[in-house]
Amino acid sequence: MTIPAIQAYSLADATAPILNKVGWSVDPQRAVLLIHDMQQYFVNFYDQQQEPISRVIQHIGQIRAAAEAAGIPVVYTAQPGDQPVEHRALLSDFWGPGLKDDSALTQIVPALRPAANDTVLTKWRYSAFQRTELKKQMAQWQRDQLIIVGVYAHIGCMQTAAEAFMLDIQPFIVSDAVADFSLQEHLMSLNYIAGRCGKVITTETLQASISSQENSTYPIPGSRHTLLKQLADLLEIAPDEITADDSLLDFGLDSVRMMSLVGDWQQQGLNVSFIELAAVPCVESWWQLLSAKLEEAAA
Ligand SMILES: O=C(O)C1=CC=C[C@H](O)[C@H]1O
Ligand SMILES: CC(=O)C(=O)O
Repeated sequence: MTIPAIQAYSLADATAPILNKVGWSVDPQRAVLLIHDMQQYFVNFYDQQQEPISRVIQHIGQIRAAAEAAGIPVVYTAQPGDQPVEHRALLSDFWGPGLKDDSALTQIVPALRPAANDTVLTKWRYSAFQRTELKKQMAQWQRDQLIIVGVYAHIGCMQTAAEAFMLDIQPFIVSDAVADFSLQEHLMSLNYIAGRCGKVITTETLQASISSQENSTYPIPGSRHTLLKQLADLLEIAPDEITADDSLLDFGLDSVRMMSLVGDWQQQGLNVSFIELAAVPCVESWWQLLSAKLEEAAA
């Protein structure tokens, strides 16, 4: 069996109201966006001028932009081509040899090409957690929510959601930003996730929940990783050039840049002063100070 040629189906039908069991909300400071297997090989089984995939790609693009503006890390998964038989194992029995090692097939579709700061994980099994660094990376980022978009809803997206749930990570699947083999399988995956392991949201509700901070250039950082990315952006250098304990003044931080950053955080309600931060201008000290303020605010 290989992947069937997929008949077009209406995305509106696939986003019929789903009864969620949980009232979880996406928190930009806890979430990671997973763009799942949006490789040309898997997308080629659709008529790309028609729904669902045409609108799903548009929605994923909107979600990715909103996530980046809200400081939410973006992670892609992509399967390698020409997988050795011993690595592919039982997948071959269901899906044949898989995709060839041809960049025209292994690439992420051009409309969703990963940015330099995004993370691209090589994927070996249905779940994005299997044999990848996703769990470890989320722990390092101190994030425990996973927003899932991409293909295919009832296979890798649903399996990833179920495994996230079992890893104590809150999965959110975006009903109009995933696509499947059929409307029936699309709906089956959404109902399973809503009833057993996660929350079903839409592109619109997701954008509303993260856009509150989107108007600020620099959202309040919810992790050391986000703080580092904001400072790198502000100083126009790569994040890995900034060491944890060296003075940020050595990397070009000046009072004007500092005021713009602190001002954005203060406008969003973070109780931190320029003086406090200027006293110890290094990433590690700033993160210790900010995380204490965030905990104080959450108490
Ligand atoms: O070829 C494959 O490996 C696959 C085909 C279709 C869906 C599966 O998730 C994927 O593993
Ligand atoms: C597309 C794919 O590999 C999956 O659904 O896991």
